[in-house]
Amino acid sequence: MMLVMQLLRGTVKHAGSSPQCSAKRLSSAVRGISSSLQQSCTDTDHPKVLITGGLGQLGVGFAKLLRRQFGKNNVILSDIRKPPNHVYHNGPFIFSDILDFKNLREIVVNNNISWLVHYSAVLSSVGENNVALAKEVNITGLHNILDIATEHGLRVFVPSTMEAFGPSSPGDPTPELCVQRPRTIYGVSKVHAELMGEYYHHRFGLDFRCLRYPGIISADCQPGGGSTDYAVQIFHAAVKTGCFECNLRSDTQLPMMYIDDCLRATLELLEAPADTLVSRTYNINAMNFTLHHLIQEIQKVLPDLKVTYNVDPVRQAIADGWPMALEDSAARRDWGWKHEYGLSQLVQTMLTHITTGNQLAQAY
Ligand SMILES: NC(=O)c1ccc[n+]([C@@H]2O[C@H](COP(=O)([O-])OP(=O)(O)OC[C@H]3O[C@@H](n4cnc5c(N)ncnc54)[C@H](O)[C@@H]3O)[C@@H](O)[C@H]2O)c1
Ligand SMILES: C[C@@H](O)[C@H](N)C(=O)O
Repeated sequence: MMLVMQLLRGTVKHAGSSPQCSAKRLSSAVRGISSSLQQSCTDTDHPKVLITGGLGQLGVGFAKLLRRQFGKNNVILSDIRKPPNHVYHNGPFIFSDILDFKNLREIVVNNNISWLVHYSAVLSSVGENNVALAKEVNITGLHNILDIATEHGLRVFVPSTMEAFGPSSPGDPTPELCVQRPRTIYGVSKVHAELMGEYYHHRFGLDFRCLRYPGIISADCQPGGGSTDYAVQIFHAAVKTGCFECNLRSDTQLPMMYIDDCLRATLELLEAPADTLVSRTYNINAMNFTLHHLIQEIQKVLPDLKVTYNVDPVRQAIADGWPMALEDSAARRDWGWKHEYGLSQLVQTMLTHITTGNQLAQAY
């Protein structure tokens, strides 16, 4: 049986890549021989993944990583925005508004989705300026995702954030389990997501997996309106203008991670056997630095960088309530999490990518 399926897969691949030939005849013959066999073959070989909110800072890079592993057509990016050409031409893209339950269900059914990576969100700064939108996207949208994932037996990944903690949480480091009383709608919606996902896991058996990401730093995509965006913007400013105005104090220390580590952690958690997961929500940590340290490290390469401060008391008060480091020993123990990028590698990598152009666009 296995051999037959391997032969069939080989035929389909060949047919798909040769222009005229009997691509249609071959595919329909394959379908005719056994559509259910073909179905189970796809399922056992590779997951079929849908990424929501896929045009944000994380989604495009994650699609690229997954497509390398599972094949281009097994990973569908979706969003409510029009994709740039390099994304549109490099794998399946589909419009999907996570607030449209029926459409989401149709996409999952029609594409035989088995993993759902839920990246749609309204981030913290945008959320504080539009609480109604943040409630709608981050809470109602999440309910749609959990219901559809449960209905169709999907494995679902929902990212949480260090911003799910607040001023009354222990901050250095912040453990997995402690008081969580965030003061932003974004943080509140993420605590809600963690609890709802875990509840669905225990109550309905949903395969819910969640990581609390630190602030994520990447060169190829602008961040989407979060409170940690400064840690990305400073690199672009350093290269392009040589000056940066910061709205947080220089001694503000937050946990941060380079995007490659973040996306690899996400895939590793998604692939981890269920019985190794003692928890369904894990902290992950890589490096923890103050702005002062970040500036010093950038100035080793670009000594002329000038930084001025125009501290925003509202943002500073929020940032003061976040963890200075996340305690992530459970992830390291249960599924072997290990970060690769520290501050100096991060700075070198970011400056190289920004100086030499868009890494992701070039790689495509
Ligand atoms: N980037 C970080 O530093 C970071 C850190 C912690 C957690 N996270 C989480 O990771 C996830 C992805 O983050 P990101 O940085 O890529 O965010 P982003 O803001 O860059 O992207 C979010 C995407 O969601 C889309 N979206 C908004 N409303 C939608 C809707 N109704 N239907 C479908 N899509 C919609 C947007 O168009 C956007 O492309 C989010 O859940 C975020 O909370 C990110
Ligand atoms: C940290 C994370 O959740 C996001 N970058 C934000 O600031 O909103």
